[in-house]
Amino acid sequence: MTDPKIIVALDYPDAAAAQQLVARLDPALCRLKVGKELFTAEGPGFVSSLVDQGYGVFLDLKFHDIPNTVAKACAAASRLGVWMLNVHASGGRAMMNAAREAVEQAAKPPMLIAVTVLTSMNEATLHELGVSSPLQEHVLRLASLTQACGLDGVVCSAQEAPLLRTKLGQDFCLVTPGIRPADASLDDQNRVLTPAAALLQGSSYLVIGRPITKAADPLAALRSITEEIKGL
Ligand SMILES: O=c1ccn([C@@H]2O[C@H](COP(=O)(O)O)[C@@H](O)[C@H]2O)c(=O)[nH]1
Repeated sequence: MTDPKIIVALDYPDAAAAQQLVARLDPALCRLKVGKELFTAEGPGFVSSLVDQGYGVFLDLKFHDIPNTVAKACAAASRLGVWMLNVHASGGRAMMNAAREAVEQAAKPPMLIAVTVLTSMNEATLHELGVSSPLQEHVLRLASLTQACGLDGVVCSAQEAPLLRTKLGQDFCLVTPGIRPADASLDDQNRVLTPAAALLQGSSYLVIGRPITKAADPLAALRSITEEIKGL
């Protein structure tokens, strides 16, 4: 069984637009991520249809609420047969424990990870929120708490991967958005690395959206990234 490292972010307004790309992809080549835009437009039915088409699906809804609400949301998400789902680490210990317990009770438990600091943020945006520690220190604090709660890994930038690998070990899953091929636009991302650099720094999986979905030929863009990371 293959373990594709690329997770394509299906940030589309509706199922028809997403399915146009999905129909040309291959579950052996990539996994798929459904986030807030597509899920809000299409709901769980489209997620199930991607699972039925053989794809590993990362349901990226970043749950962040009181423990009971998050646990119930995680239980419902687990019933969709997704490969991975996530919460915000800043929801805290009780919330993450409740999420993990809910997922563990699923017939086929998905991987459960927690968002540390969004890749669109930098030191300045964190300080504006009252976080005075350096960004990497804050990411490590949230990732350590996530690991202590028994989750499988975190969402972070690949720039933090070396630190997290050293402190949290090789088995902790590091899912990294903010991936940009060398010539690509940064868009709203702040902490970025190229696909090859991200894997070399210790990323487990690369989340890639616009560099593929907005490319003139999305399949060619995915193939070129796949080529760049071959053997890494
Ligand atoms: O910290 C985070 C957490 C999630 N994301 C999501 O990943 C993709 C990235 O898309 P690009 O088009 O490659 O920038 C998007 O769906 C985000 O919601 C993230 O970017 N950063």
